[in-house]
Amino acid sequence: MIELRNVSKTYLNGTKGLNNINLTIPAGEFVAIVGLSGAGKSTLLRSINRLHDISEGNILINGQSITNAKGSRLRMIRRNIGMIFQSFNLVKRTTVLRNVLAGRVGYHSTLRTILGRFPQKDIDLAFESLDRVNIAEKAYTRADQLSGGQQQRVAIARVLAQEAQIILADEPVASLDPLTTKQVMDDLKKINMELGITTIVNLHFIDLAREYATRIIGLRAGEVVFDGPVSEATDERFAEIYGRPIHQDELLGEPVLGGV
Ligand SMILES: Nc1ncnc2c1ncn2[C@@H]1O[C@H](COP(=O)(O)OP(=O)(O)OP(=O)(O)O)[C@@H](O)[C@H]1O
Repeated sequence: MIELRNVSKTYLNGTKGLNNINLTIPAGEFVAIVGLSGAGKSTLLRSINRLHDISEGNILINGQSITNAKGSRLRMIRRNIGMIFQSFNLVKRTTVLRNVLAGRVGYHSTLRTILGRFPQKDIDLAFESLDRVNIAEKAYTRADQLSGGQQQRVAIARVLAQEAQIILADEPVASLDPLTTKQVMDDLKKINMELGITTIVNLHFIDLAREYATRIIGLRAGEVVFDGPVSEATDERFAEIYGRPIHQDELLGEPVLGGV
């Protein structure tokens, strides 16, 4: 369960990234966050994982405040949260297996991870995770020799090896072609369904959000302007919220929601 209570984030230069957000996301939900560039989608995900501090409010992960946590408590809470980025964020000049084992780093002493000595059960878990996204045959290939879609699947395997209960995916398919987009979204959906991992995905495209999510949250200028099931996220509703009709070609090629 993720709870945001009166969360605001103002950047140092005075830009308001989030403005008084209140959200409760129960365990196991698959949520899509939509909104134009600058609406606050990345700020929201970065706040949940405390990649930056928020300016006001409180964020609870399974009832524990990540906002106020420090040291080992913060690390424990964070271990539950896996991040997936548009740019995959793999260590390019090393193998797929090593990249997936990076998901185990939070479970061991710094020395052990610097030396790169992981116990066999971690290696087994890494292979199991790679298997789940059908890429185990690439375990000993260097990450930079993989296609974008394959790299993103490795990033998903890394989160699985981390045994994260929550996945935050920041535009995971923004740099992928339509076929690869479908494969990566299918993988995210599969692990959400099979393992019950709470999944929050930032997406530019409302049609993808409708296809995969069970709940859609629309942001504009750092505020929640839509929050509901896919069945309510109709073209008519979005046109009403954003003050203009949504055309089919926008659904295919451009961000859908109104400007910030
Ligand atoms: N590090 C930063 N310093 C100052 N302002 C920032 C910073 N990061 C984001 N912003 C601003 O905060 C607002 C929200 O940005 P954010 O990146 O969260 O939006 P987004 O919906 O994720 O957009 P995108 O789709 O482009 O990633 C924007 O006005 C942006 O310019």
